[in-house]
Amino acid sequence: MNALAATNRNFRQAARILGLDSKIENSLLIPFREIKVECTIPKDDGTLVSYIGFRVQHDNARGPMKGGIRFHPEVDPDEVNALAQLMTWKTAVADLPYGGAKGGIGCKPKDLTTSELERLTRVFTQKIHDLIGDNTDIPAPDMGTNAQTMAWILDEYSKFHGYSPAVVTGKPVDLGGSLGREAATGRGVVYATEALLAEHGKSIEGLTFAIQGFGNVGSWAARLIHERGGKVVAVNDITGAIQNPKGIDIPALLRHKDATGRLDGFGGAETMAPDELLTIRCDVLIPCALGGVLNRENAGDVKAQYIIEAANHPTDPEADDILSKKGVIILPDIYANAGGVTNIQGFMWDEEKVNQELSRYMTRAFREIKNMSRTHNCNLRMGAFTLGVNRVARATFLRGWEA
Ligand SMILES: NC(=O)C1=CN([C@@H]2O[C@H](COP(=O)(O)OP(=O)(O)OC[C@H]3O[C@@H](n4cnc5c(N)ncnc54)[C@H](OP(=O)(O)O)[C@@H]3O)[C@@H](O)[C@H]2O)C=CC1
Ligand SMILES: O=C(O)CCC(=O)C(=O)O
Repeated sequence: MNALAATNRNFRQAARILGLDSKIENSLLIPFREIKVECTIPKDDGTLVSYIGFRVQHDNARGPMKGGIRFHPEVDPDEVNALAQLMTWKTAVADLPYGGAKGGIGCKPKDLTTSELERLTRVFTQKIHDLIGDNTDIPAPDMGTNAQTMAWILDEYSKFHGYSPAVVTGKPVDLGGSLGREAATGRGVVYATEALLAEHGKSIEGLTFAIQGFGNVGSWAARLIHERGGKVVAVNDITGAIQNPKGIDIPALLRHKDATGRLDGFGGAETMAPDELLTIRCDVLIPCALGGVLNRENAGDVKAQYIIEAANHPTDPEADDILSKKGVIILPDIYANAGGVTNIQGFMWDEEKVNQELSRYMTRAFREIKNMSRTHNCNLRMGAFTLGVNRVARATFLRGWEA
């Protein structure tokens, strides 16, 4: 099932549980605005190349729309729509005064030089600058983008609107970025994992973890799990997969990846087939890469007892059903990976304070999701969806919904 169909299905199920009127249900589903732009840039050799950029602004009932910008070859309108909608429920689950949006460019960032990436980011910003802003829609990093990308957006946007650092989050600290943003999504994943495990009388220490994706989110999650005494037994990225049942030395692996740009060739682990990672024997599986990776083909073979959705929509609804029948507990994306968007601050807090606040938000949201799932007798995904959808629906009514 494609990402949008899957996200719509989850939303509609939550709307039914909440007893929402079909008119408001449809209104909440339809995006506020969809933007599709052509971005043509000269490559370093002078040849012209065109890309398609998207920004979907899903809902602003609770505040300015907010969400990352993804650079990846698989970016397409349905996926961006799904990711924008997930942002609406995510900011509501975390109880942040924001709505939801997402953007992306269908490109392979590793095939572009830094100057080509800069030109592409600037052209994209030129095409959408009138439609983003700190009171309307605030981009942030996602797959394939980072603090540097945000700095280029900030700079290009400021040429049109005057210096505007608040147009993006996830920018470098030297440009007013929040301390701890780079680690925040991975850190939030770890706080969420701790909240879930505590509920089951467990802790990270001594448990085994498999992590798919070793970029921003995956590498930070791995580092923090390792620091807490968890055993990361397998990791992969696009360059390959490695395993060590005794636990991988994550700081050494980070040094290896920094030096070589690859996971393979690391002395402290064996290589394995990348697909095996999702079904390897472990206590906790953490997908930190693409969507739809858990599907009806592999869900039956998953051996983990817990799945923490650090990636957005990694679990197809068919896999959801199979995993739930097997008793696997899934911490849903709209809660588990909310640490990035929650890392927002109006003051120049130090990193300890930023992390304390993140922990407080993640713990509170977990409690509220549990309460919703108890009230409605549903799993954690539906607990999170009903929590988020209910908050957005209430804001919509208060602002003047007329059926
Ligand atoms: N960044 C953020 O703050 C947030 C991110 N997320 C979600 O987390 C996920 C990861 O994002 P992020 O870490 O920022 O992205 P990055 O681009 O930093 O890293 C993505 C990682 O996934 C790997 N990868 C890509 N394709 C595959 C594949 N087919 N199999 C295995 N690994 C693969 C990449 O490999 P390689 O390094 O070799 O390219 C890389 O290690 C996404 O779903 C994103 O939407 C959610 C909330 C916030
Ligand atoms: O920080 C943000 O605004 C959003 C990050 C993001 O794209 C996500 O949570 O999926």
